[in-house]
Amino acid sequence: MSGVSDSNPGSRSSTRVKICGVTRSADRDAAVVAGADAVGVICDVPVDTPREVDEETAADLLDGVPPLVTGVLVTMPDNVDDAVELAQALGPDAVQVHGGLSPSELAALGRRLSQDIVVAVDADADDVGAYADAADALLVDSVDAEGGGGTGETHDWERTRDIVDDLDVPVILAGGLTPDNVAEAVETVRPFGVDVATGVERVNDAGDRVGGEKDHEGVREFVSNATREVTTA
Ligand SMILES: O=C(O)c1ccccc1N[C@@H]1O[C@H](COP(=O)(O)O)[C@@H](O)[C@H]1O
Repeated sequence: MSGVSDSNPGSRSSTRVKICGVTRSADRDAAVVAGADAVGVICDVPVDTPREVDEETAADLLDGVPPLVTGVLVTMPDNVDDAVELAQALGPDAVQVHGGLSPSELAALGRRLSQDIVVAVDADADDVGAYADAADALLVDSVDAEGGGGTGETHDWERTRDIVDDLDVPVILAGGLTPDNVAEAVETVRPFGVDVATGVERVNDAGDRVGGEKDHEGVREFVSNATREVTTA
């Protein structure tokens, strides 16, 4: 039987945590203080999302990510040249690609950039292995029809667990994660890392989620619950 240990509440598992879709420096800093390993900034995506920022804001947000935390550019390029140009302009530590680039285009992107490439794939896709070969890490998400993320929807975690078991590449679990479900998700999937956007957004007095604004307590809870040491008794 397994469970979350309370014998050493100060210990944390090795699960990496990325807080994505940060649009404000205060939210970026709150993620860092909470212990996030990576902060994602979304720029140049064709989907309508409150988490997208313009290039100047993206550059400022990424520039303020401190040493030992990974600043990730999240983008949906039309082609390799556009992705190279944006990454070179913004200077992130890593680039997360959603959308239509093929495995060979991703491999070409990786050859032209010094940064690690994280590719977002749908958990149900049948060509996940080809993407894994072309990138440095796989982000298994519940993507929308255009390949974008931020859906707030979970997928079949057992399927992602199979991907973790079958492929020799770091797998980051995303899609509908929240402070309430992330511990179970980590226990089920055993991913290299977890990634959240909508699940840690602020809720206003009317009970509506405010897209693009993080709930700092939610961010703290998410990191804590994602990284609690799990023991097998
Ligand atoms: O968040 C977005 O709006 C977005 C738009 C385009 C590409 C990626 C996007 N977000 C990524 O999707 C995952 C999962 O989001 P959620 O937790 O289900 O809301 C998120 O971590 C981002 O990497």
